[in-house]
This record gives sequence, structure tokens and C-alpha cells, in this order.
Amino acid sequence: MQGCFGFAPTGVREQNPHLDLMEEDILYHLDLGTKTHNLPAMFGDIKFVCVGGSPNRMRAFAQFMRRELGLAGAGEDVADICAGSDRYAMYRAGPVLSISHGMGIPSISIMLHELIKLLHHAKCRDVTIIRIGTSGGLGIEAGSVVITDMAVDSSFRPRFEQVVLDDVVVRSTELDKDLAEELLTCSRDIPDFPTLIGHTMCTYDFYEGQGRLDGALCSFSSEKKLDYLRRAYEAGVRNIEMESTAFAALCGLCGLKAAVVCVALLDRLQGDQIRASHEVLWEYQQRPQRLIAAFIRKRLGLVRTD
Ligand SMILES: O=P(O)(O)O[C@H]1O[C@H](CO)[C@@H](O)[C@H]1O
Ligand SMILES: O=c1cc[nH]c(=O)[nH]1
Repeated sequence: MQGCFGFAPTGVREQNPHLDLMEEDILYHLDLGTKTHNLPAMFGDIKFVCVGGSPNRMRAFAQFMRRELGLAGAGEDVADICAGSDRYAMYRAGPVLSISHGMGIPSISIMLHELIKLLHHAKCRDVTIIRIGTSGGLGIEAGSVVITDMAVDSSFRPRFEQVVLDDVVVRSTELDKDLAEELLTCSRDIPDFPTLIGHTMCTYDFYEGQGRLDGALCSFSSEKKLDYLRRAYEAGVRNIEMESTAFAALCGLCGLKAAVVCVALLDRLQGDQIRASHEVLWEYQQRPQRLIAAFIRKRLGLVRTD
């Protein structure tokens, strides 16, 4: 079959027949390409891909993973593989790739198209991809980590609508249930913060789209906001962010086992503004990273000696 992607042992689920007709594939926003780079040599052994909004977070995660995996060069700065492009940043730590995706669905979609093609060109197999992000919690304590069982849209439906030409194509947002359970099991070894499984609501906006009263525009009352957030809670939503439905849809269609793990920066039933200090927020951001490091170490059969 032409232009197929099949990272999971179960094989192919999506195809782009045009790709095989192209002599060269330029991954413009990553500043990589099939003629300019030896992608199988650079990335063929990648087994885990972790993505998150901010370049600094993803650099810190790669440095942290180097230490956690006991790799040579741990403690030194890591090089940005996409330094020729200032759209996204990409770092490596052994079999782990750490990439930033910016904010919102358009930004993560562009990155994922190019990343998935990169993994395909590099002939990667059995890749697990995890979004490690931040979110607004719903009825949960700030600092809690939510492992997403289902990514839902702002009407609490497990679907992602992609406009393709002049059609709206509806895609499933199912995530890998076994992977979510495996992550929950790993979290039991990290007692310093609560971790739970729940639905994650993905919106197109941080302010009106997430029912905030503190944006430049707001046309609803405090009562309407709370009614909406309470209905979301009753539908099983435990946190709100801005990429999970597109992430789940694209990864699922391309055969990647995917998970979303986000820390809650606040409880949206209590307020809208993020008031925690930079130090507290930095520590919160590290919580999903610690959980994923424990998961990767376990998958690689590494035993803690410290
Ligand atoms: O913390 P990250 O992963 O960037 O993601 C969350 O933070 C951003 C909003 O502040 C949105 O992109 C949302 O999804
Ligand atoms: O409330 C929040 C916090 C982080 N990210 C979001 O998308 N929403």
C-alpha cells in the first residue's frame, strides 16, 4: 500500500498516496528533510516521543531524562535538533524525543504531521507518544495530575472536527486504554501528588472557550459559567486544555499508541486566574515529567539505585 504509516504492531490505519510520489519530503517547520538528513540514522531507534507546549519545558524534560536514564552527557546542555527553525524545539535523550508544539490545535497539528512523517521516514517501530502538559482542573486539587481516558470537545463529545477542503471530517479521539492504566499503575510509586484518570476537555481558546470571566471579551454570567463547568464535571471531565482532541485523533489514525498527561494549575470551579508563584508552577510542570520518566524507566527495565 502506498504512503502508509504503521508504527503499531497491528499495522496500517492511515494512508497518504501522494507521499510515495514525492522525491523529497521537506519537513519545513522542523528544518529537517529526507534529502538533507539521514533520518533513519538520526531517529530510527526512537521509542518514546514526549510533546508539550513550551520549548523550555521540553528542553528541561530532555535534560531530566538524560539523568534518569543515566546517559553520557547528563548535566550538559542539550542541542536543539530543530535549531534552524524557530517554530518548534526538539531534543533527544537516548530513545526519547522531546518536542515542543506551541499552543492550540493548529500549532500541534502542524508539528504532528511533520513528526509523524519523520518517524515514518526514519522507519521507527512501536513508538509511544505522550503529551505532557498543563491544564485547568475541574473539581480537583491544584497540582493533581490527570491521565486522560478520553479527549472530548467543548460539548463533551469524544470527537475532533477537522475541516478538509470544504467538508467537516469527524475523527475519533480514542486514546490507548492499556497505556493509561499502565501510567496510573506507575503513578502509585509517586505518592507526593494525586494522580487520577478522567476525561480531558479540549477547547479552541483559553478565555471564552474555557468559560473564563477574565478575558478581554465575556458575554456570559458567572452563573452560566459555573453551570457549564459543573455539567462538564458531571460528564466526567476532570481537566481542560487545548490540544488533546487533535493529538488523539492524528496519533490514533497513524497507529501511534498515545497518552495525555497534564497537571492541573488550578481548580476552575474555584476561579479563573492562575495565581500560583513561578516556583510552584515550575514544580507542578515537573509532575507529569516525573511520572513519564518512571514509566519509561519501567518500560526499559531500569531499576532505581539512588
Ligand atoms: O502546558 P501546555 O502543554 O502548553 O498546554 C496548555 O497550556 C496552554 C495554555 O496556557 C495550552 O496550550 C494548553 O493546552
Ligand atoms: O486553565 C488552564 C490552564 C492551563 N491550560 C489551559 O488550557 N487552561
